[in-house]
Amino acid sequence: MSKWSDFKRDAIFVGGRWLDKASGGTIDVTDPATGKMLGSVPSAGVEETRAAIEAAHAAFPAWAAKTAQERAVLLRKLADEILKHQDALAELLTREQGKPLAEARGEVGMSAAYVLWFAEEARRVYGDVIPSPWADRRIIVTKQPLGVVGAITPWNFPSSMLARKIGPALAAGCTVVAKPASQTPYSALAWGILAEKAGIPTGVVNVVTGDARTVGGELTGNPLVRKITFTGSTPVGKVLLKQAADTVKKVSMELGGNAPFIVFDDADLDRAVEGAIAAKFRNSGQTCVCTNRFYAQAGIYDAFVEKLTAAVKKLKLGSGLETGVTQGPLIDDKAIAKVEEMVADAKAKGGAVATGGKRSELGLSFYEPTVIAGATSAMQFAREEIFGPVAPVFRFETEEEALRLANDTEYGLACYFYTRDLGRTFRVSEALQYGIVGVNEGLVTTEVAPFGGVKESGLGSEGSKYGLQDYLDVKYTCIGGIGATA
Ligand SMILES: NC(=O)C1=CN([C@@H]2O[C@H](COP(=O)(O)OP(=O)(O)OC[C@H]3O[C@@H](n4cnc5c(N)ncnc54)[C@H](OP(=O)(O)O)[C@@H]3O)[C@@H](O)[C@H]2O)C=CC1
Ligand SMILES: O=C(O)CCCC(=O)O
Repeated sequence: MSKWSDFKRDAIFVGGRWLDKASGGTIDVTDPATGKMLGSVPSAGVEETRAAIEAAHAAFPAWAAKTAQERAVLLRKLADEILKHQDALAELLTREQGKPLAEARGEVGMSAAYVLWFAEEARRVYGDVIPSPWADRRIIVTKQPLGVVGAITPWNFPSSMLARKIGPALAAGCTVVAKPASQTPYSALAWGILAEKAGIPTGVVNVVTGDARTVGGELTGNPLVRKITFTGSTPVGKVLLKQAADTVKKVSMELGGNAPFIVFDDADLDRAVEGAIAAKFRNSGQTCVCTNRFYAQAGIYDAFVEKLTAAVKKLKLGSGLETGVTQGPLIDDKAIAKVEEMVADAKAKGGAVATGGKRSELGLSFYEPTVIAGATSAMQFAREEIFGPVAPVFRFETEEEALRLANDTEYGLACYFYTRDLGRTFRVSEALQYGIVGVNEGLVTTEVAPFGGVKESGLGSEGSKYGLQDYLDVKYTCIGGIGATA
């Protein structure tokens, strides 16, 4: 059986070679649950990033020329390797990211699920034959891989966010240069090892760790890269969009959220609380689809706060490696400082802490799971992404008011609402300006459904049949001269 340390590689993966030194020095990686150093990885400069892009460019023609079936066979092998080493990969992920082992195992399982899904979708890249307006000409539409893809990923899902990019890219026939977040490079570098084990040809997958601006600058500026796919914060997404514009690259942006979770008077409250725990406290609140604002209708407001508080008190904070722990540490000092600032702001503006509301006695970046009653629109978390284990509960009176408040944000990724009224289910879900809607459900991510936001939450969809289209160029071919010969 493999061990987590088998997948901890202190080297970048460029053109099938592991480089343990790079021009930018090194990046230290810390286990957020212990504060101890886990290791250090090379920090790639322009030179190594360019080498990775060139390797991906060189590998592209042969990879693109494989049949979809041939690529699918290799992708299935990749998914098998991920599952074969699921426990080792999960432990590595928990050690660098902090999430409970069960969640890390689930994430690695999702990575395999994405790869397998796209292995299957690779064989369904259909084109069109369009009825021609000309008697002697035929119109054919085909789809082709767009080339080298630059994939920049965050620390909150260090494995599955890469799977959502590497999976469709490889299935479509593209090659990849990935740049993971500096806090969690190992789960990404492990993709290099997995690609080797699966027999993916050299240069098809490359992974470089390094300074974000340097590596990101080269990925977005280099004309050989034809697409940038990014998951992370909206401000960084905007920078990448601007940089990618100079060479007119395709872009997919999966950015921040400010998810509302509306509980109507007619909701099944126990079910709503169960969904609230999943939608708010998974990964200690550090997902882009995590609830940011709970809206409870006046008739059930007190009961909802009471039941939610009771459920939150049952959550167990600690090292993700400990059995029974449901809440790990936040990723770093910056993250906990942001949460502290938001809670202080809410308290100063009259918010009542129902539970939590402070750093844990465990120290480091452990923050107590928190519920804040009496939340108002004047508070910071009404507008900004919390990305931490804090559940502010706002009160509302009418459906119209709930919709107005829920849509009053520049974000539009995920939203949730709980009701037993069928008419309201359709009315409200159609009126919510979001890319993902959970009705009576707090956990909605799956490889078979499109994941993506509207407004400033992003561009494009990941997962599902739509997730593959973003890696393909559409080509129209007009075939003339096929009328009757003289
Ligand atoms: N939508 C989502 O899933 C996520 C949202 N966020 C939100 O963003 C906040 C800040 O988190 P943070 O980690 O700073 O998120 P960032 O958006 O800064 O980081 C995400 C990725 O982008 C890279 N990056 C950062 N700046 C640049 C740049 N100029 N050019 C190219 N790549 C860049 C990072 O690299 P490096 O790590 O080396 O800096 C990382 O790989 C969170 O509190 C949360 O609100 C964060 C992560 C995921
Ligand atoms: O936070 C994200 O960027 C993705 C969330 C993935 C998930 O819901 O599993």
